[in-house]
Amino acid sequence: MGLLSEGSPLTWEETKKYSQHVRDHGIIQFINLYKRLRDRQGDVLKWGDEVEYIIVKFDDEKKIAKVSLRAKEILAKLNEKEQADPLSCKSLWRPEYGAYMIEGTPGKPYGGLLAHFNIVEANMKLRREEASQLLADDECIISLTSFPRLGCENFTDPPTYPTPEEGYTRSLFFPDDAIFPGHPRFKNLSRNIRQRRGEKVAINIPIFRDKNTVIPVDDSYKYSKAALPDHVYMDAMGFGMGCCCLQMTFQACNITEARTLYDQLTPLCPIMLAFTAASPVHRGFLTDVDCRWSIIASSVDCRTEEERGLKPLKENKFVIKKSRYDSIDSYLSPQGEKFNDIPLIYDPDVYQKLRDNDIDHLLALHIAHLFIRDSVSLFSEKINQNDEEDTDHFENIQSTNWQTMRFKPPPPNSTIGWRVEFRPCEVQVTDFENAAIVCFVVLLTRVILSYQLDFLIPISKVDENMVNAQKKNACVEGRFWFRKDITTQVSPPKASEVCQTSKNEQDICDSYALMTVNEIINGKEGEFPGLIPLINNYLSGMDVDADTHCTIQQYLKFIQRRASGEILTTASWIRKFVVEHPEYKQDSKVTNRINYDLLKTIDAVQSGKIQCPELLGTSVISKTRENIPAALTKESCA
Ligand SMILES: Nc1ncnc2c1ncn2[C@@H]1O[C@H](COP(=O)(O)OP(=O)(O)OP(=O)(O)O)[C@@H](O)[C@H]1O
Ligand SMILES: N[C@@H](CCC(=O)O)C(=O)O
Ligand SMILES: N[C@@H](CS)C(=O)O
Repeated sequence: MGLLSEGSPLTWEETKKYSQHVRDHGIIQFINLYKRLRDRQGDVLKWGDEVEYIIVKFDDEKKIAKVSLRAKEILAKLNEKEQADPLSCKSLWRPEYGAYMIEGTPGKPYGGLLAHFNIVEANMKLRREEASQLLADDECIISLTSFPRLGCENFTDPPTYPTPEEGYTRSLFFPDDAIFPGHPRFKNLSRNIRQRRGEKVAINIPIFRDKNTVIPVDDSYKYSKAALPDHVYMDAMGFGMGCCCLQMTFQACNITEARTLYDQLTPLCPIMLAFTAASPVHRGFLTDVDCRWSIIASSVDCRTEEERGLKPLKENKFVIKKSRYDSIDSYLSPQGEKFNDIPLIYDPDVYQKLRDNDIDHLLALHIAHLFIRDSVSLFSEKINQNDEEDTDHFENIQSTNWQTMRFKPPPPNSTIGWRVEFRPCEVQVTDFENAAIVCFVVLLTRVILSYQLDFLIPISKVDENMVNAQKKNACVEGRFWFRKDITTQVSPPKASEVCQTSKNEQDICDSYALMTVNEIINGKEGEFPGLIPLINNYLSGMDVDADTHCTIQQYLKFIQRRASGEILTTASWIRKFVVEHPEYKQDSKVTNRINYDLLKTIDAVQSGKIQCPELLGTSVISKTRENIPAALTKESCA
């Protein structure tokens, strides 16, 4: 969930008039906060997860599942505890794009104790229970990346209708009434992105071609010239931002450590995207991709034709390679600099202003790159701000650059330090899986920092990996560029080496190879140590109580099994469910009945009513402890 400023949203025409104003003041605000906070030291590891959910309503007679548009009503109740006693509540709830979505986080961030891994899953369960208590008997919440029949006829409860000729989205399929109504941000973003682009967003995802699949897939191409006949066509922000994910935020001890974490986690983004792949079905069709990523990227692609390189630049300043939702384009730490091998588009005036204020080259490039974008959401009350104290204009641009990683400065007047957010993961069906993934990534950050691991590869290779990560069954079949020797830090090039381009290029080329997710996570005898063996090695030197050890080992075993292909990714499991369903006609169509049975099964799996060893492996023991016993509160994790 991004910046939720209060007030009256401006029209696109008005917002556009202020775009330079927002950038100018956003940069001044960043410079001021940087000056205040660059030397901030001594913050400790804190971290938290964010899980997004869909509210589903079942019609058990007709065997139909729909999204229930009750998020606003349910959130109002979920927020009561926080409003009454913000410091002691165990969960926090926020809106998300869909009128059927809610986002939950732990009440307070976790800290550096290994014993905290024992309460992550319990907190996720508690959140699910809290929300579930507010639902009707025929509703449930599911943590599923994409609702399979989003945008199909009659997919909402109560019924709502698309309005192709008017309104915010003008979609053929996705009604404005399915956008969260409780805050103007979401509708406003939808309209402004469409108006800035000059046309509706266009999302085309290749269909999974089965024996009886008919091409054209449907008659979308008759209504829209953007629709490709052999693709599933979608034309609204809701198809992307209406998807759910699992995100994690980490606080670093200072800005340098935050920059290191930002860089080192970057090559892991495509690996974790492939690993968590969970969304093969869109708009009622089985597609040829396993992930949401390219769908969201297109769903908020506000670039004009000029910016997309389709017309010569006249009105706009830059041709821009990616949507504002996509993978990052540059590393931030000195070690990362020589791996920044794609030409970065950045605003030279912004860059110069940052450099004039003593901000180093890499950070200035990063910010000047984010600031090639216009504001797509502005509130009249927020136009004029106190640049010494406010950071809303900076956050305005920052929070609408939805990238794989986010580098987050401390908020004004808070005790919070420099943070990085890890954003690629698709959300999993069960709390067990989500907790396992969260604990795995948190442990990786500890291992990276303790062992000074180096995962850096050229950013162009990370981009290539992002494309491959989304392909069908990439977790098992995909091969990804990964650094071969991760235990030897490459020092930044010496001045004398800078001109020896070919030597540097050769060194860089020799430093990475193609690997499977299994090899990256579990290791390859004699060639690559593997992330889990490194984590285990790290843990062996720690004082871990038996209970925590058991929890962590269960999570790591699960990660190992999924990486090895022994158990399925969520995406593969959903595919299998669909193609094995008696009503499936090998025509790539996910009917109402298939959708209903799939979501009923997902609900039963997440609640433990049915076992699903294909997805979870065997002997999953739920962690239900909500508090850490006093005996275990000894600081034991770096
Ligand atoms: N000091 C902290 N250090 C690390 N993580 C924190 C800290 N405080 C909160 N978090 C975690 O950060 C996550 C999101 O918090 P925050 O409110 O900053 O999100 P946001 O600004 O909405 O994020 P996004 O960047 O996704 O829009 C939660 O998981 C929360 O537990
Ligand atoms: N739901 C979006 C992220 C929304 C956000 O930026 O908070 C996703 O699946 O990536
Ligand atoms: N939830 C995202 C997408 S609308 C945001 O608010 O930035």
